Amino acid sequence: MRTAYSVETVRNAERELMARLPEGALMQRAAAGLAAACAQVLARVAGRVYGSRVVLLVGSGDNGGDALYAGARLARRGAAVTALLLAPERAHAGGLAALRRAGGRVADAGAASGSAGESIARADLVVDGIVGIGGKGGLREAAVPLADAAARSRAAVVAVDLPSGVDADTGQVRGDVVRADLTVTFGTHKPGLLIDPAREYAGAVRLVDIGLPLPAEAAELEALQHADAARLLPVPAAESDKYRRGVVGIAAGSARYPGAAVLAVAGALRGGAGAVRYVGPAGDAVIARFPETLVSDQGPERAGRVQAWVVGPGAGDDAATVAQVLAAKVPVLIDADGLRLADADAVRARTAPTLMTPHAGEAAALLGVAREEVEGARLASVRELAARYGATVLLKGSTTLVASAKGGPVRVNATGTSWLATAGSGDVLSGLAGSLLAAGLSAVDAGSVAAYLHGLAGRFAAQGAPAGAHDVAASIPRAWRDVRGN
Ligand SMILES: NC(=O)C1=CN([C@@H]2O[C@H](COP(=O)(O)OP(=O)(O)OC[C@H]3O[C@@H](n4cnc5c(N)ncnc54)[C@H](O)[C@@H]3O)[C@@H](O)[C@H]2O)[C@@H](O)CC1
Ligand SMILES: Nc1ncnc2c1ncn2[C@@H]1O[C@H](COP(=O)(O)OP(=O)(O)O)[C@@H](O)[C@H]1O
Ligand SMILES: [K+]
Repeated sequence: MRTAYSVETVRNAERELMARLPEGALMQRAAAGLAAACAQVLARVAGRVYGSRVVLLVGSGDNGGDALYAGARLARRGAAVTALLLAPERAHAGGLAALRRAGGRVADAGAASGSAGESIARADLVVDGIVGIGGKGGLREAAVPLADAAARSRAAVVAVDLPSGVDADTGQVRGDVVRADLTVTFGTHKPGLLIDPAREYAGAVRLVDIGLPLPAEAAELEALQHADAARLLPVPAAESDKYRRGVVGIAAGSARYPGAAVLAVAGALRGGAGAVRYVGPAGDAVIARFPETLVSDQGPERAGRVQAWVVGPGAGDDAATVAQVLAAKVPVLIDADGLRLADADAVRARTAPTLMTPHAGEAAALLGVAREEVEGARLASVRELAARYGATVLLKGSTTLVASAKGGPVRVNATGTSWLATAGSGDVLSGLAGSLLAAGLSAVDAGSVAAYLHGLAGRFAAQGAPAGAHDVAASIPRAWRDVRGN
């Protein structure tokens, strides 16, 4: 499991560790990891470290200190290193002395604004040590021209700990921020490195272990890896039969949107349940495409046994079906139109698990805010929805998050691709997650494993070219095999 911790938790762990280590040891660990990563980048962009040109953007805190010590290491290996100081009187004294001893140059970024831009333009590598976890708000005015020059330059940009200016705890971006090709982060990922919009500015992320003592239960975010997903996938045993594997009921589609039913069933058939039952007006379309579906023209109450329901994709205005499903004593996934039609009190009153799967627009409507507000603050939004509805909430989009009403780490999915932004791919996800619920996974596990498989399937289906939602569904078995290593 990959984890991310809040700034407060990182600071506490840092204090605890520093008390046991000699002065400055932690920063040296960070700087050594940073310098090694920079050397690899230089080998790629300039052929070697010796003779390459490196510019350090140095703010007033320890983030700048990391950059200065790493710059000193690169200077000792023969790089021409220039530090541009944003606050010369407050720059890290030890780091500055180390850089000077190693033969690096130091300039006041403000006083040398013209030549600062020139050195950045000529650099092979720009190291962003303006601000790290101590940052508040976007970049301050004096730093903006440096970030702009770095963006225009052909130099590679390596961010120290975080791209300067992004919010470490939330992934929010307010104002100008640095755009990095690589972020070298210390001790743990920070939430902002895994959540859009900030994530986009981090480029590739490399974690340098500095030995921070971080308790697993205090994680802010968790991201499943292949091994985690593999452990959670429901695999039939010798004595399994279709009922023991779970039956998932799909109450979806309408005369106007029969395709949503077909796509939800397509996802459900690949989710590990032993059987898929469909109720609704699109039975003929479903059977024509997937003859293995058990189709019923009775409502959800009379459809026969199911272990979990999916309600809502393409449901139009059929509030009665949504209400019937919510009254069922089995896990329920509510998606799309179902989110609008579901009575909030009925959702809160449920005793079996509930998984809601809104995209940002649907989440905004449920919260009564603008869509942009949700997109700018995904973590707070998904937690707020989970708390309000007493349900597990999976917020879809460029970063998919899954939050439980009980609190605890929020799951973030790292497998997605923007090729998934195609009509109907959310229907496939809901069927897939519902099937995992029916197979016995908890709502958080079902949602996060479904997002994981769906993201991988999207990659396999697209491979750099547009793919339709049915292609995503058809690629789910490949995603399973990839996760299970066969
Ligand atoms: N906490 C840890 O465990 C470790 C921290 N290290 C480094 O230390 C950093 C944190 O250092 P600090 O606490 O000194 O904080 P920072 O260096 O992140 O920033 C603090 C300074 O930046 C200024 N500042 C705040 N917001 C700004 C903005 N928007 N634009 C420009 N300047 C702004 C503040 O006035 C303050 O002086 C980490 O990000 C990391 O790079 C590492 O050396 C190793 C371990
Ligand atoms: N930019 C993106 N990057 C990664 N995944 C995305 C992006 N945009 C959308 N997705 C994913 O694609 C799916 C789209 O679902 P949804 O918005 O409900 O579409 P629809 O209603 O057409 O099915 C979700 O799984 C979502 O997480
Ligand atoms: K930084």
